[in-house]
Amino acid sequence: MSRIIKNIVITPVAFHDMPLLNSVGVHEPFALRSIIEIITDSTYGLGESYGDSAHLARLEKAAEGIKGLSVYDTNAIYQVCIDSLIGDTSTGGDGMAGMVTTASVVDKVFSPFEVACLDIQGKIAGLPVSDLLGGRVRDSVQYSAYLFYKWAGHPGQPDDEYGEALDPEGIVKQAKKIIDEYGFKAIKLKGGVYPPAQEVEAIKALHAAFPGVPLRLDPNAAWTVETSNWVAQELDGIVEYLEDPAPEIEGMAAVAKTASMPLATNMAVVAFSHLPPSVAQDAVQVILSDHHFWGGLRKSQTLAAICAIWNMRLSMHSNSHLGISLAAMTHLASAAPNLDYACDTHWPWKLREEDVIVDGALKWADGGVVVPTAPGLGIELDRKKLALLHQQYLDCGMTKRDDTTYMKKFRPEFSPHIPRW
Ligand SMILES: O=C([O-])C(=O)C[C@H](O)[C@@H](O)C(=O)[O-]
Ligand SMILES: [Mg+2]
Repeated sequence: MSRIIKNIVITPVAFHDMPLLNSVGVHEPFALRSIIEIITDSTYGLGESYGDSAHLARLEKAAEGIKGLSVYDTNAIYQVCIDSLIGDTSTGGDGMAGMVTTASVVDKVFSPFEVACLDIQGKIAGLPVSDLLGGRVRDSVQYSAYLFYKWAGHPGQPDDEYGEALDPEGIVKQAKKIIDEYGFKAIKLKGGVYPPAQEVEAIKALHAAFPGVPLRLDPNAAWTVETSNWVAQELDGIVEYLEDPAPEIEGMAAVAKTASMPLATNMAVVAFSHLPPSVAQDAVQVILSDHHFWGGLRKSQTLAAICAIWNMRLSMHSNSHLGISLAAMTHLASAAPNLDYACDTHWPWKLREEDVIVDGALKWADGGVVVPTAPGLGIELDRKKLALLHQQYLDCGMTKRDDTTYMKKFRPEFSPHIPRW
């Protein structure tokens, strides 16, 4: 099979999303993604990334330089990504509505190309990507029930299948529905939406309803150090970790001094350059890896090794995503021995039928995804579905994720400033 990259096709897509609340606003009716196909003479490989227009333009520019390289030469591909960004003055395109702005742009651009190259490398070798990453240490990767406060439906539209969840009862009901369907064995609540006492009450209600199930609360840095300390005291012995209670490495370090539980982050430490200052201050004890902004699967393994050296634990962050990302996340987590927390996924929040891959390759069982064993990522592109979601992208008119502007349409007084409490 040929190893030379003949062509790269980048297709922006949109899929339906539910009105999930967070510290910067509310999810819009559609989530955007980019689907990356690397094509050789004999096969193709898949990657998935953010769909904001600024990011798409960067991917397109890098793709021009990557054509003609070998799928094994990911060092050269990384250099192309660096070079393609020289003089790039565009802003935004982080895909996370302003929540994570300090990740490495090069790593974000490189990531989907690396995943697609690994997909092809696996197909050439006749091996699953997990084997290229050192072999799977688990046959199934556990994910957590990722709960959100949410409106019943998007304003002006009928209620969605999950309905409203604006108080502890609503959150417990949501947890029951998600767990009934997927069998998740850990629960994360997205906070930073209501005053902390209300969110503490919701966690306590989950603790009562699901005794012994590991819990996490993530307010996306919406609290001051003082407020975080109060929450940490209230949730002592109840949460397995507290995620991004306060902003920045310094805020996390100050909370970590007194909090009894580990602190986790996907906001304060999101690039390799953030690790030394964080380690020096013991600011975070759990890094939420995310191959989309840590530079792909192999660099995420480097992150895993650094965590092991410095006695930090590893979990995994997610954003609204489709099946290519889920496959990549699953291969990575299966081959990272110290990634032993249940990973985050937004999977339950998308419509089952909306995806770009052929059905059946990714199997959910008992709160986890069975690691595919077919060559490469073990998934195939469904071109009909891809065309449908691309048309949806064109029709919806969205060009970037902007939870804040959408929220202000309905709550003009809303302000996303942090820390808020
Ligand atoms: O753990 C996190 O911070 C996230 O999952 C970030 C996401 O953007 C989440 O807040 C969301 O989807 O609203
Ligand atoms: Mg988080």
